[in-house]
Amino acid sequence: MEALVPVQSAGQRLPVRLVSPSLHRCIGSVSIRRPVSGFAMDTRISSKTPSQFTIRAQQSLGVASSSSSSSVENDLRIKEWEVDMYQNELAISQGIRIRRKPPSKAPLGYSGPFELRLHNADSPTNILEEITWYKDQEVSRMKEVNPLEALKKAVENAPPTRDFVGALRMAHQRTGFPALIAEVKKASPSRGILKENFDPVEIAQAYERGGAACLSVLTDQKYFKGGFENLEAIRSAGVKCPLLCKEFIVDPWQIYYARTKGADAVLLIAAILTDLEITYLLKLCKKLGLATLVEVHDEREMGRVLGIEGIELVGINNRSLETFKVDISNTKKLLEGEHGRQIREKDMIVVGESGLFTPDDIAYVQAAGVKAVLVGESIVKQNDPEKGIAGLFGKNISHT
Ligand SMILES: O=P(O)(O)OC[C@@H](O)[C@@H](O)c1c[nH]c2ccccc12
Repeated sequence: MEALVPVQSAGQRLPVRLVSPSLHRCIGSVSIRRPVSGFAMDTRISSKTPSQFTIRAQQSLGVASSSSSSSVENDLRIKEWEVDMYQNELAISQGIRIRRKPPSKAPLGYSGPFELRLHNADSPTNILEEITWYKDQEVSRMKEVNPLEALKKAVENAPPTRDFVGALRMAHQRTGFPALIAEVKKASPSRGILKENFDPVEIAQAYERGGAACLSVLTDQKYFKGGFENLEAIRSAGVKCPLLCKEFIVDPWQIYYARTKGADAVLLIAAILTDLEITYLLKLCKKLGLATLVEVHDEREMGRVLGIEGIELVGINNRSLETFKVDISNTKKLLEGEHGRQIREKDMIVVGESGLFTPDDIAYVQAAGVKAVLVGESIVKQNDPEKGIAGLFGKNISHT
């Protein structure tokens, strides 16, 4: 492992925190042993992990900053970079392993807290990180075509949203089963193409006839072959079910955009957002009339989410978005003990997500405490998704 560390003088011992490629943290200390040339030094790091790390140390105080500090632009770049670094730190302190952007080099003249740069750290560690990095760039491009100010105006004239949470509660009462959020999904990175002749509107209408309470529409193009045009088309085809915009949200701009495209609810993924971001985005959603499904995958994320005020809907994803492993007992595990107690106390609706195929699966997550389920693959793959729903529940749950 290689790292870059700004240092002040040779011989100094520097406490550092290393983030390894597998993103396990370890604490170590660096001692500067031998100046090489310029500002670079060879050094070794002793750490609590068994291996020794080789790092390169860079002196950035004083000398390096003098030529560039006069440039306002560079100062700004430094500030921006620092903000990114602090946000990273905050995310790591909350147990978030997904980095929101590829790590970047410290701007010229940077002097401040240590920067540790890992060799080979510029490729994403897993698929969720890859999607997140791509999203960041995609959103920057989309913002240029649809500036926030224009979206805000469009939102003012947009028709009111539909009651997503209300629809779930009603369906649960009506059927006695967990309410169904049926997912309009053409493909996924883990499963590839699920349906070749994919007509989102036809599928949405079949789901509605089959008794779905709400629909989830994948809008990510690159990894799920979805699109905002699907959301729009389903909305304008007269489908009454409230619609969840299934997107990887990393920027408030996306929430405004989703609202203008006909979403009634959005997904917030705890694995990529800090507590503060979730809190802020929840407020924004409320202001725009959108419901929020906050998705967790492990105990730690569940604990974080339970500490945030105002969450009505929590999704437990049985699929790890980092490894693709699916295990429906994850829903049960996360609803046991203290967390389960708090959820019942707050009267939150828990949505069991992913990997549900049979009436037994539905019964299993219902017994674990969910009042809703989010299902894609098992019903979207059927020639007749309406019948697929009856098959999934072992019973016709349509209104008629
Ligand atoms: O097709 P499945 O296994 O029934 O899963 C549906 C849904 O839970 C899954 O698509 C999903 C859950 N959370 C996500 C976040 C992003 C993209 C997709 C998802």
